Amino acid sequence: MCDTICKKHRLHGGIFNQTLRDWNSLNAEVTCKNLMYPLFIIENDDEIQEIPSMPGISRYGINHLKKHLDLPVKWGLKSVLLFGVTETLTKDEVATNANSKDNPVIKAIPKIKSWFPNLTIACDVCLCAYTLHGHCGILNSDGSIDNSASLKRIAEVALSYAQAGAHIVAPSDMMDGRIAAIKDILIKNKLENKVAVLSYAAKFASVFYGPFRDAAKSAPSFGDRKCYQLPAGSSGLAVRAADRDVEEGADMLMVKPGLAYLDILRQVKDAHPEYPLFVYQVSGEYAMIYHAAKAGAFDLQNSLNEILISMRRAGADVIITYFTPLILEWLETQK
Ligand SMILES: NCC(=O)CCC(=O)O
Ligand SMILES: [Zn+2]
Ligand SMILES: [Zn+2]
Repeated sequence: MCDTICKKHRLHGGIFNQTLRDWNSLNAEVTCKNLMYPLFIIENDDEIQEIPSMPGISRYGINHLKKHLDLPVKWGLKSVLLFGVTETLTKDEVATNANSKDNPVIKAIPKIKSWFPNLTIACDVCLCAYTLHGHCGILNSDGSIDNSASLKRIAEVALSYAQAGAHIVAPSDMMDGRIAAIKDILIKNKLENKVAVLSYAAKFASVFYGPFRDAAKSAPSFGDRKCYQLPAGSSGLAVRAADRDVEEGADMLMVKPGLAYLDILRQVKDAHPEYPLFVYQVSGEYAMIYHAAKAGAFDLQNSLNEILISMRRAGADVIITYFTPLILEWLETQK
């Protein structure tokens, strides 16, 4: 027992300069290797469309992608996550255009690979941007999910992206059994050693996806996604979902959204420390930080830096963020 403060409880001596502070936070550092950049790709190769709900973010036609990625790649960008957005392509019950030859992602993959051979390309795998009803799977006539029909279709779509040259397929649909279905089809097609599966393992039903639905034109036409995405309060289901996806052969795991789910990140990392863990800082988080900084509530760079460090501290190895080009630029100027 100490009558004054014990010597070992005097902390200030360990943090009086930046190097000392860094030594206490090395596991939470953010470098270019910790970032993945999501991109929306549109049908019209020659167009760029600003996204009003995500100021500063645009959808790109293929012919604008190279120019958009040149600088981030120069600054060390390692990977992108591709989302296709359709306007004239028809949407139907089985998401035909999720993997038709006209799908913007399928068309973009070989081009991106030819421009940036060292860039790792991940593709979001889901049906919601291509179904008439905007749900992530195939539906029964009563509007509920037909899980086995959905699995078959999602595996086919994942295979198409893999065959087009994607390095990573990332199913975000939250159907039961999708990781096993995708692994199976990759193995059958001799792609299992060329394509990794990144599971959106703990994807919560969240209000923070709001701007994305506008960006990807993927809002459900009726109902919500609460029967397949996880309820906000359930850390139990999140851990069960991650355990299951590990059992089914996922190569990497994800928690989504980020900031409101840091406890889940820590739980999943502690349960599966041997797996790279991703966190998705989603569209609503992007908008929230952007608008708060713009309104003068705090400085953009300082707030974002603190949030990224928090995600790393909570267990994230890789942060998927729309701010990636900006962060890479900041990292570049610090070199
Ligand atoms: N599969 C991607 C999403 O569902 C939403 C991401 C976001 O809101 O940024
Ligand atoms: Zn979806
Ligand atoms: Zn989604």
